[in-house]
Formats: sequence, C-alpha cells, structure tokens
Amino acid sequence: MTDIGWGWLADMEGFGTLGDKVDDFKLLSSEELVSLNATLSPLKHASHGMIFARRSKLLWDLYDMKGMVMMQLRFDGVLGFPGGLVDDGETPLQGVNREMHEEIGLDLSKYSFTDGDRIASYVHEGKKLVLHFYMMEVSPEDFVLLEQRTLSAEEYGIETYGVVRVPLFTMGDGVRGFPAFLANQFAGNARDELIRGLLCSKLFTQQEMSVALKAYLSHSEKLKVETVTSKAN
Ligand SMILES: O=c1[nH]cnc2c1ncn2[C@H]1C[C@H](O)[C@@H](COP(=O)(O)OP(=O)(O)O)O1
Repeated sequence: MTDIGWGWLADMEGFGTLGDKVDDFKLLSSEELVSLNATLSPLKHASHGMIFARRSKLLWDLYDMKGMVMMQLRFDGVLGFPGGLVDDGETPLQGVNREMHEEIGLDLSKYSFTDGDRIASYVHEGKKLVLHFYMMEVSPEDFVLLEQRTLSAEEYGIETYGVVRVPLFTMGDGVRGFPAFLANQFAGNARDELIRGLLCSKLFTQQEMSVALKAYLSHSEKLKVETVTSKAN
C-alpha cells in the first residue's frame, strides 16, 4: 500500500483493507481463543457490538419488522457495527465499551457490555487480527433514544457517518429489505456477525435466515452480472 498524499494511518491501515472473504475469518472456540496468543503473536484485537431491540410491527400493514438492529456507516464508506481496535493494555471488553462511548455516545453507566455478551470471536490469520463480537438487548424505547444520541457522539463525522437501522423484513419481491441490505459492502466480517447475531438473538429463525440468504446470494450474482455488462457496453 502506498500513501497517495491524502494521509496515512500507518500501522492501522492494514487491518481495515477491504475485500476479505468470509473464509478468511475462522470462528474460534474458547480454548482456541486462549491458546491463540501463544501461537500467533503479535496479535491485534478488535471488538464490535450489536445493540438490538425486539419489536414485532407491521410496516405499511404488510411487512413484519422483527426488531431493530444498530449498525453504522463508517469512515471508510462501508457498513459495520460500532466498535474498533482494542488499545494496548485494554481487554476486548474494555475496548468495546470505550468504542461504544466514542462512536455512538453510549452512556456506560446505563448500558455496557459484559463478558457474557460476547457471542463469537474470529481470527484472520493473515492480518493477525482477532475480532470479538458482543450483543446487547435494550427496550425498543431505549433503542430509539440511543439512535438519537449517536449524532452527538465524539466520533460522529470522524469515524462514524450515520447510524443505520437494519431493515429486518423482506418485501414482496423476496429481495428488497433484508436480502438487499446484505448485498452492501461490510467491514471485516460484519455481515457474518449480523447473521450470527440475528440467529443468536432469535430475531430470525434458521428457516427465515436460509430464505433471506438464498435471496441475497442470487441478488448479489445479478449485481455482478449487471456490473460486468455495463463495463462491456
Ligand atoms: O463491524 C465489524 N465487524 C467485524 N469487523 C469489523 C467491523 N468493523 C470493522 N471491522 C474490522 C475492520 C478492521 O480490520 C478492524 C478494526 O476496526 P475499526 O472499527 O476500523 O477500528 P478503529 O475504529 O479504527 O479502531 O475490524
């Protein structure tokens, strides 16, 4: 990578490069997580968190919106969960809570992640990066208040460029809504984390997710074909 004159975050740039494949991230068991430091040092850790609320509501009297999940548009132009790299001397849990405060203005005296909220950890061996994913449920009313606070977070306009509520429904064509949302570009393995989070929270059943994933994959193929065709013309 070269500095093209717009600035350079040096050591940090490499972790965020886009284009990772889902297989680049290996899900870790608790034992593997413990032994990893011995086998793959030096490692960098990053922690991200999914805040969600359950709310079954019919949109336009038609589409069942299963709940609310908070993501964000990031500085690098792609979608991700609030969170970030864990600082030296911090634990992944301290890291996720600090980043939540900086990026979305989370009041840590009222809402903070605990060790039990970690639902998965992954390693990207090439980047020597371990990703920790946490999940926290809040009430629908609190969710809306938390969304509103994101605009006054200290990192708003620097690292974060807007809170994004994931559309948790699928429209009549079977694609618009959640499947089309999945076709966006995500940081790290945030797409996989979103799918895991929705299943783990039981906002989606396995069957609902299978249908949505099928629609997303065929939609993504169609997008690729459209891109190739427009280049050829
Ligand atoms: O939401 C995410 N889920 C999984 N991985 C993610 C997510 N967002 C970013 N990432 C990856 C991309 C980078 O490799 C690292 C660092 O995260 P980032 O949020 O960019 O860290 P800083 O805010 O710059 O500390 O995680």
